[in-house]
Amino acid sequence: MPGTKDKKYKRILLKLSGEELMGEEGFGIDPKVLDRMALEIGQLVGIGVQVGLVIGGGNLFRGAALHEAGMERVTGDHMGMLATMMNGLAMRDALDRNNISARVMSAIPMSGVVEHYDRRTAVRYLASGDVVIFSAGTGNPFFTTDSAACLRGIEIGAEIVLKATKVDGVYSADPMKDPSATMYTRLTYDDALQQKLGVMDLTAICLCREHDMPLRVFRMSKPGALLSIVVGGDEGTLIEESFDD
Ligand SMILES: Nc1ncnc2c1ncn2[C@@H]1O[C@H](COP(=O)(O)OP(=O)(O)O)[C@@H](O)[C@H]1O
Ligand SMILES: O=c1ccn([C@@H]2O[C@H](COP(=O)(O)OP(=O)(O)O)[C@@H](O)[C@H]2O)c(=O)[nH]1
Repeated sequence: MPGTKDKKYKRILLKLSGEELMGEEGFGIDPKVLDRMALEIGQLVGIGVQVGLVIGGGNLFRGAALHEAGMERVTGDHMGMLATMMNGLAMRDALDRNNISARVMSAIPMSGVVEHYDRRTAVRYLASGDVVIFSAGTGNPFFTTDSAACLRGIEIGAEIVLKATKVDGVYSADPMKDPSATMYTRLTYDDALQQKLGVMDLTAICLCREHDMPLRVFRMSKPGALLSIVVGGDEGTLIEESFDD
């Protein structure tokens, strides 16, 4: 395993796709995926990286899908945010089982179950080596967990936001729909915004552009990809302001 000196980042914000937590199940959480991610996160903690986590809720509920099925949108979004809290609790449990100390904080207070989000407390936990899971998204309807990840990443002073997703990186078009799409290794925020590359919502990319927060998109199911990135590897697609080299 790489030594502490080898790591490129001291503090990261990792966004995990809710849908990927389903693994081979059609709905819910596959414990095998949780365990694998817990072990990969443990490797980062082991080399001294501070890890903030945001987990999506798409394996359980999405406000937009509930709305399409007839539910009032804000109620659907509230259910989506509660779904991210459930995923957060499941991930904390998997981290605990693997002896990795973790906390769940929530943008929506749920006393007795999780702590209410407080930035200064979160930063203290991170500095002491705990993984901090930021649940319930931004706490507001009409946002996504991608935006929540970028927001929390900026707030906690992470050096990069890593989006672990279903595809290898950002492509010229949705690779699930267009097999001729080609993958970019690097993009500027403006490229991603102007070409409306749908891998992330535009609000999330705008927020990163505004605050000069680099973003890397990579495949969540690729074993070792996370550690490789943290020690300077070139997995997936890097989105940043400009290319200096
Ligand atoms: N230009 C693009 N490059 C890469 N993926 C894209 C692009 N446009 C759309 N996508 C889709 O974006 C999705 C991103 O996954 P993810 O954020 O995990 O999904 P969600 O947040 O909807 O669960 C992928 O499933 C991919 O098919
Ligand atoms: O700040 C937020 C974050 C999430 N959500 C809701 O929670 C759902 C689950 O999040 P997301 O779709 O981002 O999860 P992922 O696609 O990453 O699994 C969303 O569809 C929204 O309904 C929300 O209302 N506000």
